[in-house]
This record gives sequence, C-alpha cells and structure tokens, in this order.
Amino acid sequence: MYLLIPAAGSGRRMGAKRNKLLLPLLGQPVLAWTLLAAKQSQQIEWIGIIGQPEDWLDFKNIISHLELSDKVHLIQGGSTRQESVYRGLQGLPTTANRVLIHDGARCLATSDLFDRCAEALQCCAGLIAAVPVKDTIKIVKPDSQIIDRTPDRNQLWAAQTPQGFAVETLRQCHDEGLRHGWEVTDDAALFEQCGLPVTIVEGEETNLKVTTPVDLAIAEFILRQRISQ
Ligand SMILES: Nc1ccn([C@@H]2O[C@H](COP(=O)(O)OP(=O)(O)OP(=O)(O)O)[C@@H](O)[C@H]2O)c(=O)n1
Ligand SMILES: C[C@](O)(CO)[C@H](O)COP(=O)(O)O
Repeated sequence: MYLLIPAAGSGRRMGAKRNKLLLPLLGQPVLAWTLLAAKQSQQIEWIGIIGQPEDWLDFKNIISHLELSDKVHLIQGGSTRQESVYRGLQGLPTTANRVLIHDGARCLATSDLFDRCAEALQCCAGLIAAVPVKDTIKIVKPDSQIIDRTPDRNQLWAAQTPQGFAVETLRQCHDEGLRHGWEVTDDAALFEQCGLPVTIVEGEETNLKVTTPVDLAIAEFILRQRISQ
C-alpha cells in the first residue's frame, strides 16, 4: 500500500515558530511517532512525506534515524492541506492504484489502524477512519452565537485519517475541486462533493490530531501509558 503523509503545515494554532511536526514529543519529533506506526504496519510499502523544503534536512534525519530511507520519498507541499495532497498525488509512482493519506500531525495512530484501512480499501474506492461523536453538537445560525438546531448525534462521526482512495478517482475529484474552487479540510469531502460514496472504518479514540499545545500534553500522556503497558 502507498501512503502519503501531509506534513507541510505551519502549525499556526500550535503557536510554535516552526513546523509543529518537528516539536519534541517524549524524546522524538512528532513526525517520528507517525512514521514509526507506518513502519510497523504490515501493509505500507511506500511512503511519501509531503513537506516544505525548509524542513527537509530535519525530515531526512528522522527518516534515517528510523532506518526508513529505502521506503520514504519527499514531495514538496503547497499552501493548504488540499494543495499539499494534490501535489502528493502527482508524486505517486505510476504503479499506485490505491493510496492512504494520513496527517503527519496524527502521531498516535496505530499500525493496526493503518492495516485495517489498507485491507478495507481493497473493497471500496473511498474510506475514512472516524469515531462516533461523544459531545452534543450545536449548529449555529450564520454570523451569530444563536443556536439553529441540534443534529441527531447518532449520525455524527468525527473524521480522522487515514483516509484511503482509488488514486485516479481522487485525482479527478481534486481536479474537479480546483475547477469549482471548493475549499475542503479533508479528501473525503472532495469525494462527497463529487457524489461518490465514502465508507467509514472505525477509527481510534486516541488518534488525535496534534493541533494546539494541549494536544501535545495529551499525546505525551497517552504515549507514556502505552510504553508502561
Ligand atoms: N499547507 C499544508 C497545511 C497542512 N498540512 C498538513 O496537514 C495536516 C493537518 O493540518 P493541520 O493540523 O491544520 O496543520 P497545520 O496547517 O500545520 O496547522 P494550523 O492549521 O494550525 O496552521 C498536518 O499534518 C499538516 O502538516 C500540509 O501538508 N500542508
Ligand atoms: C483531515 C483531518 O485530519 C480530518 O479530521 C482534518 O480535517 C485536518 O485538518 P484541519 O484543518 O485541522 O481540519
């Protein structure tokens, strides 16, 4: 299975002066934890890290430390996640029929989750890891703080990555998105906008995205628990 890792963000919400994926988390950079899970997956054979050139030296050090140099390729990212994935798709080898896309910032995903997504992707053209929403969600009226309605929680799932797709179909969806100016935060949304089905694979409650400083603290707590088990 081919894996693309978007890692070209700036980490604005983290408030750090550098890419948050290079921040230390229990002794190694955030991205190293993500790559470690990918390395331990039985299914992942090729990894493309989508990054910004100023981070490449650091990325190369992580890759070599994890002895992943044979498997990993660097691809230049764009100014949004959407653009980064678009570029990642151009960087895939021609042999890639199916691809998993996994945020570098979701550094707690397990190798088991990668394997389950890769296996499920043999039977469909679009899938995402997701978990049922635990909170009661409110939809607010535009430009106000007044609640419009409360959607049925049984129909709400929190989107995670990995997300997996048939490569050619996803390329077409990205092209369609570019043509229509769709701005989306994940690839599934492009599939949805094109009217294509996306299947949910049960994700992991611990598969958080390191977005703000508190996420780093929670991630460290979870990793400590795992190591002590
Ligand atoms: N231009 C971008 C923006 C984001 N990403 C990647 O997409 C994932 C999810 O994005 P997010 O958590 O929003 O990361 P940042 O863009 O770094 O954070 P922020 O939005 O707070 O600036 C991350 O692994 C990030 O590196 C990317 O590859 N290219
Ligand atoms: C793809 C994603 O991780 C799904 O939860 C998420 O949408 C990434 O970006 P965001 O900008 O933090 O929403």
